[in-house]
Amino acid sequence: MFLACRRLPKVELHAHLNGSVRPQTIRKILEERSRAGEALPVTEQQLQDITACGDRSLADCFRLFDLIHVITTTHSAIARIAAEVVRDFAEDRVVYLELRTTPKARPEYDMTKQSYIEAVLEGIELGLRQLPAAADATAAANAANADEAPPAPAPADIIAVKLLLSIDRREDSAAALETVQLAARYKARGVVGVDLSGNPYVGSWGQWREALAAARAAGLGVTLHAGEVYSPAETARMLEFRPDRLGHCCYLDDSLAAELRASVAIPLELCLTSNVLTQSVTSYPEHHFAEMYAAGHPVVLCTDDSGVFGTTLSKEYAIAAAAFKLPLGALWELARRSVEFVFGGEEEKRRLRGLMDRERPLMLGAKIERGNDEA
Ligand SMILES: CNc1ncnc2c1ncn2[C@@H]1O[C@H](COP(=O)(O)O)[C@@H](O)[C@H]1O
Ligand SMILES: [Zn+2]
Repeated sequence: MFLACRRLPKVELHAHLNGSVRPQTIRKILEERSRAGEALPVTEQQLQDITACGDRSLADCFRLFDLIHVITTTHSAIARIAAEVVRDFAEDRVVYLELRTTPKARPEYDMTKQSYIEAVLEGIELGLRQLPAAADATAAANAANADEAPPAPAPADIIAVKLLLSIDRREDSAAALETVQLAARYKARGVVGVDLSGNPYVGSWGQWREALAAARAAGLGVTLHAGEVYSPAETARMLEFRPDRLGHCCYLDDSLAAELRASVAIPLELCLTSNVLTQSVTSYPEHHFAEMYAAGHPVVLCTDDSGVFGTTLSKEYAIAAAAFKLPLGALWELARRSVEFVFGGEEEKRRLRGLMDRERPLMLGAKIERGNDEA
């Protein structure tokens, strides 16, 4: 099933740049800084924690992100990790990636939020240039149709990468508004939305509401990390805001869950490994994916932080297949339905629908004709 999940063309809508960094890249950046005579900003123990990719509480995750942030400090480091993340998702046959990141001002590295965004965009463009062209990928794709061959990566002219700018919950209303204004200014360069993320124990909704409303008014998609911990009052206010998408929603009490289901069906970005490893959810079979999926609520499988949690989108699909007993046809439908929730616009949706539909017979045809879509 894992190989079938890798072959499936997939849509990734919830991936944090600094959470998706390869552990080996963290080590390499540190080695390079050390060779350049810099004092290392983290201890060997901290480095091992960052690169361990295992179970960790949410609080530990946010400590880790702070450590990653003192390593990926320069424009060149940011561009490099963005390029690698694009290549990694393409390698996993993600055909549409919405990457999100928090613009950071670091005067000591001559970095402003704007120059940070420029570095990320440069990295994305570099990553795309490093992918094989469709023609070169065709031979590999033909080989990939043989049963045991590894799937071909999504070539440069098939994968689309868009950017969401995140507001960190530590930011005040002015900082949040600055990020939104930048997002609006960078729409022509592929910024399609704004996200609210960060430590759910920090800050309060009123701080960012105005900035998020400005994002919506500027025609940007808005997605919120909601209910990652139990905070029903805040979650209720987030639902009232009617964002375009919601991340996590692990802790919904009955009335909130009913409200969500009765809502205009706000799509949920669900991150199975992230939620289980951070103990926001006790086990895969108990993940709220099951309930939402059974109720027909729109759900999208996502990785969250593939570097920190050691996952890929293919793994998330394979985990869902095993935990919720989904046959390959259902996985294809899940990926196909995700297209409807991208922030990249109608033209992009049409392109993705066509691409997914063309690949369907390759993925499922023979098996469905035999009346059996179990992989
Ligand atoms: C595990 N669940 C999560 N919950 C909430 N926020 C999260 C997160 N995982 C990541 N982030 C947010 O993304 C930042 C790292 O990427 P960027 O520096 O923006 O690229 C983290 O600092 C946090 O604000
Ligand atoms: Zn997240």
